[in-house]
Amino acid sequence: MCFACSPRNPIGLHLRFSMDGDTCRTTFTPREEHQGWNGCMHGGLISTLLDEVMAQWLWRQGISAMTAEMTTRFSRPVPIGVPVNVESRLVEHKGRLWALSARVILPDGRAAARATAKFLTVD
Ligand SMILES: CCCCCCCC/C=C\CCCCCCCC(=O)SCCNC(=O)CCNC(=O)[C@H](O)C(C)(C)COP(=O)(O)OP(=O)(O)OC[C@H]1O[C@@H](n2cnc3c(N)ncnc32)[C@H](O)[C@@H]1OP(=O)(O)O
Repeated sequence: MCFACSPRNPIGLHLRFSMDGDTCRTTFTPREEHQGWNGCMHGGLISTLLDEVMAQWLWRQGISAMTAEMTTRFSRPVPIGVPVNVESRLVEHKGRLWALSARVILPDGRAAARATAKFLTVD
């Protein structure tokens, strides 16, 4: 029962994804229970959004892969109650290793967070 995407997880984020050309997208509005710093979404949960949108890019191409490495830059706070768009793209693919990038975008179009990650295909 995935914390990020399962509709049956009672404490999950219930994210839903779609492919838009070469981009995987989701949206999320953080609530009080997702807060870290006062009034802002917890950075670990921002990382969860980024990790999941990249994993889902792969899953939607029929690729089962686990996150092996991830780097996140938090540029701006994500305020509680404000909807954000989250998107990912493939950067590079070599053998079992897939490199992707993702962004969390505020309603004014500015990026609040960016990530790059390496995924490894698993059986
Ligand atoms: C009702 C319907 C239900 C449907 C169900 C649907 C569910 C699915 C839905 C949607 C999917 C999306 C959900 C995903 C959720 C988000 C993603 C996560 O949170 S994943 C969890 C967090 N990640 C881990 O827990 C990984 C823990 N690590 C591992 O398990 C292993 O380390 C693993 C698998 C990553 C690699 O282990 P190895 O044993 O397979 O491979 P090795 O031998 O270590 O590496 C192979 C090669 O890759 C290189 N490599 C490994 N890591 C690297 C790295 N970070 N950078 C560069 N190279 C690396 C190595 O140097 C090696 O290279 P050389 O063959 O020697 O040349």
